[in-house]
Amino acid sequence: MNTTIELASSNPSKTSMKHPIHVTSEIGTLKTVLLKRPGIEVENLVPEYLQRLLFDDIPYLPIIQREHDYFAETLRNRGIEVLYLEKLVVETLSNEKIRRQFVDEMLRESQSSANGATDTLREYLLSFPTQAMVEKIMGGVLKREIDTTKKVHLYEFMEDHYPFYLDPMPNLYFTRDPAACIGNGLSINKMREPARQRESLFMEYIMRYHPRFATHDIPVWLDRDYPFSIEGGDELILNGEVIAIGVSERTSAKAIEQLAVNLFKKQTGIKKVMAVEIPKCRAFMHLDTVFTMVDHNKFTIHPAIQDSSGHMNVYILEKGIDENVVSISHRTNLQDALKEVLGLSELILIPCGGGDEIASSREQWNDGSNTLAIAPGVVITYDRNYISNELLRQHGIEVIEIPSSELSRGRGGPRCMSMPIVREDLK
Ligand SMILES: NC(=O)NCCC[C@H](N)C(=O)O
Repeated sequence: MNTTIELASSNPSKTSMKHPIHVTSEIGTLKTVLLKRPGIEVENLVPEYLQRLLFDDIPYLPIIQREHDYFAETLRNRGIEVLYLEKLVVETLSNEKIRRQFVDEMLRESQSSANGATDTLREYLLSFPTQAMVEKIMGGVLKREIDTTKKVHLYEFMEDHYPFYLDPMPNLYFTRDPAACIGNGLSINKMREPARQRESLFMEYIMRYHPRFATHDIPVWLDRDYPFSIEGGDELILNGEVIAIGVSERTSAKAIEQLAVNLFKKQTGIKKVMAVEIPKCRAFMHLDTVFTMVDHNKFTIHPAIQDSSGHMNVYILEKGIDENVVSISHRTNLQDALKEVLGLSELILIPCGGGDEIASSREQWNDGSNTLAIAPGVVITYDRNYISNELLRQHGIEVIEIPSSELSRGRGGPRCMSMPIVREDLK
């Protein structure tokens, strides 16, 4: 069974420094966030492999980059520090030993697509300066890139129609999913789909070796070697004592329970984990595609996750009789369960698309429920979801819209595209 591991070494002289990770809610004023600017990995999407790479269409690179830059600028204009995954990875791999170790691990995990060509690929990748190498690893390596004069093994001469030695990682701009900050630590996630599993290795290396993080004690509440999957889009930090986790297409009940055990054991302040079961389908892949927190007592919801009488399965996990077990109680009404765990008498669920069957379905598909709160009652959303946005405003929420024609093609919205690293505590 997986136990919590400490990646960074303890350094008493640094403990007085501000902790680099601090997230105790979904809505506390956002101070630092991690993004990934879509890059060449998106250009390596081709129709034959869209489904396998978890896309429905091919974004147009210059426009998706422009839209993403607008998103980043919107965050910066609100005083939020924007970190880029690709930059942190390059900085992390500035040490040659770490760089080699990383390439070995990445290739080990890429075995299926590397087709036995590991040695050739290692040599090829290490021949680049670190920044170009990171772009290659993220962007994918085409078979035709490998110099034919270097083909010495039979497998290198074999023509199969699969174009890649190393698959591209076009989902990297959804930084939400490979890891999730909870308190001063994080879960580094075992991701469900092969197309995304390597993504969380970047986060592990950043936490272990990047000076911004490695000089602090950063507990890992659940690590990526845990055998059952969990993804950040399902992990919602409701407050310092309660988190909600979707039991979804991507996140398993086993991982939720183990994370709960670890959080309760480590005295993190988390007292309740609310497991919210949602339909297991592509459109609702994570809880945050159908449910996000926008204010102290306001949430967006896609009505289709409840049955016709408004019911669904919600389980509340609390510390059990011994530290390795949890006690579980069942609820069937999300609104009531939220009021109970948050200690609120009033709570509003704002339906995506206003609850109209067509509009809610269309706007949910384009991430109308997937809001990123940057402060209580202030959210970033996609401009295209005009019905949902208007409804949020009617409920007193400040809605900051960003362009979304190309960004939305990857099936994720502003929450999916951002990983909060530091938020202010709620008052
Ligand atoms: N939290 C999220 O819902 N992230 C969106 C991930 C979209 C990506 N194409 C995927 O299927 O994993």
